[in-house]
Amino acid sequence: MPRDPLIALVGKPSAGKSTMLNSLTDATSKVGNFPFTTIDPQRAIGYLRIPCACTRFNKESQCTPTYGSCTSGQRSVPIELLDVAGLVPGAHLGRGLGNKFLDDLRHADALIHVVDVSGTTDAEGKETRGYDPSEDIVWLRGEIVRWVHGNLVGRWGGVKRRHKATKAKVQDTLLGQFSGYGANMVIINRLVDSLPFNKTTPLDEWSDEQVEEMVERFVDEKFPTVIALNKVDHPDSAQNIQRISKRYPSESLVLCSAVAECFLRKLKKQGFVKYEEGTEFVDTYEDLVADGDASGGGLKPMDEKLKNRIENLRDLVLYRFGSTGVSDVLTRAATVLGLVPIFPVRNIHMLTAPGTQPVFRDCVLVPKNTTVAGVARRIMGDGPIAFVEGADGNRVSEDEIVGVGKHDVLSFKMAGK
Ligand SMILES: Nc1nc2c(ncn2[C@@H]2O[C@H](COP(=O)(O)OP(=O)(O)OP(=O)(O)O)[C@@H](O)[C@H]2O)c(=O)[nH]1
Repeated sequence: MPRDPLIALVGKPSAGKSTMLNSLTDATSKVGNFPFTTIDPQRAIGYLRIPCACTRFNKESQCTPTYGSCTSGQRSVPIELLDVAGLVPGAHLGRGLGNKFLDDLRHADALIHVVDVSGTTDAEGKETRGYDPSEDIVWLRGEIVRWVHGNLVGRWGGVKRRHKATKAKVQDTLLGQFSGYGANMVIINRLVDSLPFNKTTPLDEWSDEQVEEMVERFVDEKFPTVIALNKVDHPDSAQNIQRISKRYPSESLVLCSAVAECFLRKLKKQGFVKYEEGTEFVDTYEDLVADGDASGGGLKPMDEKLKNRIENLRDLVLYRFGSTGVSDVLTRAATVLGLVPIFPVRNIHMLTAPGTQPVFRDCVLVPKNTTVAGVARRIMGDGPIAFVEGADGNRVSEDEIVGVGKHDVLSFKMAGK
C-alpha cells in the first residue's frame, strides 16, 4: 500500500533544524546551540497549509477536519517530518555518526536543507564569523551523492555481469539497486530518461564517470530539495542571501527565521499577541487599544522589553520578508514533490445539499500523476471498488489522473457494500 509522504530536515549541526521542527510542529525537540543536540532522528507531524475544497462548495462553516484544522478555507493538513541529526563534511565516511544519519534519509521523499545563512557557524556547526554558507549547500548534496555512490560501487561489477547475462532492462537493474532508498518505477523511469548516454551505451559499458553522473541524477530525482535559508533575522545574513540568490534558482530557496516563528507562537499561546501564521500580521494589546478596542482584544499588555523585541522582529523579519517564512518552507517542499490534496467523502450528494452536517473530514496528500485507482489503494488498500463518483455526482474512471481542482473530491463505493 502506498505510504504517506515524508519530508526530512537535514543540515549541519546548529543550523536550526530542531528550532525549525519546533516551529513547524508543536513538538518539543530539544533545542541547543551545541553540535549534536539531536542524537536520534525524530519524527513529528507538521502542518501543510493548503486552500481547502470547502470554499469551492461554500461549506466553510461546515468544514470539520478529523486531523489538522480549517479556518476560512485555509486548511492545515498533517504531514510527517523527520529531523535528521547534524550532518558534517565526511559524513559518508562515517564522520560525526554520518552513516547512521544518512541511513535515516532512505525513506524521505523530499529534503528541507536548513542552512545557517548568517555565516556564524562553520561547516561543523562551531561558532565563527564570516563563513560562506553557500559551501554548505554544495558539500551536503555531495555527501548524499557519495553515500549512495559508495553503497553502489562495491557491487557494480556483479550488477553489470548479472545485467548482461540476464539481458535485463536498465530500469529493472537500477530499480533493484535503488529500491532500498524507497525508489519506485516512476522515479527510475525519470532517471533513465534523463541519462544522455543511456541510448548509446549499454549499462555494462558505462564508464566510472557515467556511473557517477547516474548517481547524481538519482539523488536529484529521489531527494528533491528545498533550501531553507534560516536565521534571516541575523544582521550578517543579508550579504549571504544576496550571494546565494545569484547562484541558485529562486524556486529552491526560502528565506526564514525559525526562531522568530517559535517566539511568535509562544507569545500567541501565552495570550500576548494575535498572530496569523504564515503572515506579517501580529497584533498586540497596545495595537488594538490604539485601534479603538478598549479591551485590547483580550490580550495581555506587554512590558517594555517584550514590546521592543516585537518591534525588532517586525523590522528585521516580518516587514522585510513578509512573514517568518517557516510555513513557506513546507509549502515549497510540497510543491517540489507535486503533492495533491484529495478529499475523500462518503456521500458526494451531501456537498450540494443544504444543511449543517460536517463535511470534508478527511484530506490525504498524494504524489502528482496519481490515478483515481492509486488514490483508492492509498486510502482503502487493495479491496475491490465497485465505482467512484466525482464532485458532480458522475462516475469517474479509475484511470483518470487526479490534480488540484480535478477529481480531487471523490467518493469510493466498494464492491459488495
Ligand atoms: N538568530 C537565529 N538563531 C536561530 C534561528 N534558528 C535557530 N537559531 C539558533 O541556532 C542554534 C542552533 O539551533 P538548533 O535548532 O538546536 O540547531 P540544529 O540544527 O537542530 O542542531 P543539532 O541538533 O546540533 O543538529 C540555537 O541557539 C537556536 O536558537 C533563527 O532563525 N535565527
